[in-house]
Amino acid sequence: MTDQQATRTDGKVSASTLDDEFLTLADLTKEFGSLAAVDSVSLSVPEGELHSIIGPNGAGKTTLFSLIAGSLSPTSGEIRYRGQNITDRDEYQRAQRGISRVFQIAQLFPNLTVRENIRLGLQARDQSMNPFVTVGDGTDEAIERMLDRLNLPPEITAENLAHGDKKKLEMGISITSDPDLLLLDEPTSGVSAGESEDIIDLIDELRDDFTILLIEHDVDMVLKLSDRITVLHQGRVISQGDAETIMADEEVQRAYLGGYKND
Ligand SMILES: Nc1ncnc2c1ncn2[C@@H]1O[C@H](COP(=O)(O)OP(=O)(O)OP(=O)(O)O)[C@@H](O)[C@H]1O
Repeated sequence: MTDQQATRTDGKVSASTLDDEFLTLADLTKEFGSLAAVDSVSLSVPEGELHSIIGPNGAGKTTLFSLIAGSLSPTSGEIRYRGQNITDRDEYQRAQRGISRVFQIAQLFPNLTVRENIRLGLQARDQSMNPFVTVGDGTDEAIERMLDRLNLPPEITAENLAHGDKKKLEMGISITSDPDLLLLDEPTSGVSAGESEDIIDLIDELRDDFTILLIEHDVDMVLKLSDRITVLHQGRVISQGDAETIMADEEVQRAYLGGYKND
């Protein structure tokens, strides 16, 4: 089934028509008391897509990521990943299946160097695949490859990195586990314009190797990078499509973009 078949003329996706793609959310709902933070969200992401989730504060973006990563359980609905229903799988099992989440706030070992942080990420990966494994000969090579890729100073402690570089390191560590799906939660929040360019370049490079779901408030970045975009408002999908479709959608302009034009 194609995206055209799944997307109705109003831009929304009908859950009943969704076939299994790489990642499929079907009528996913998360209620906190009387508030539906995520409200009947259906979404289908093919392998290799860079798909952004945008919307105003409180729209439900982070809650949606928590449902996909498994740190929250949905009130109703289903999550399918690589053809399997993973709705009841816990966060650890989902990580083992290749879902990796990168948080807004970098979670690093502050007193360890960039190189040591990467080494620990690789060790954690090797040991989760096989608890009896000792760190293999390939590790030094893998560390050097990652340092090259991230273009970060290897001997600086994480706490002394610029904010944007901390985010790059966090992204680097999250891909040491060799995931298939990367969930990037506001990778440019709080970073300077220059650092932001660096992070955009890194994401642009990562998209060749991973399927990426991106939460981001920087609309220019979203329009530049995304294959497709889902717009959430009060927990519901109000539009879905490529950058052009989203920009032309009057409801999106009203609810989120506020007359923003992409010049
Ligand atoms: N654990 C929780 N308990 C109760 N309400 C929650 C909880 N987590 C989120 N909410 C509420 O759910 C709604 C969606 O929040 P969420 O953080 O997912 O939005 P968001 O789109 O990520 O917002 P932002 O852009 O500000 O990060 C908000 O009204 C929020 O207050």
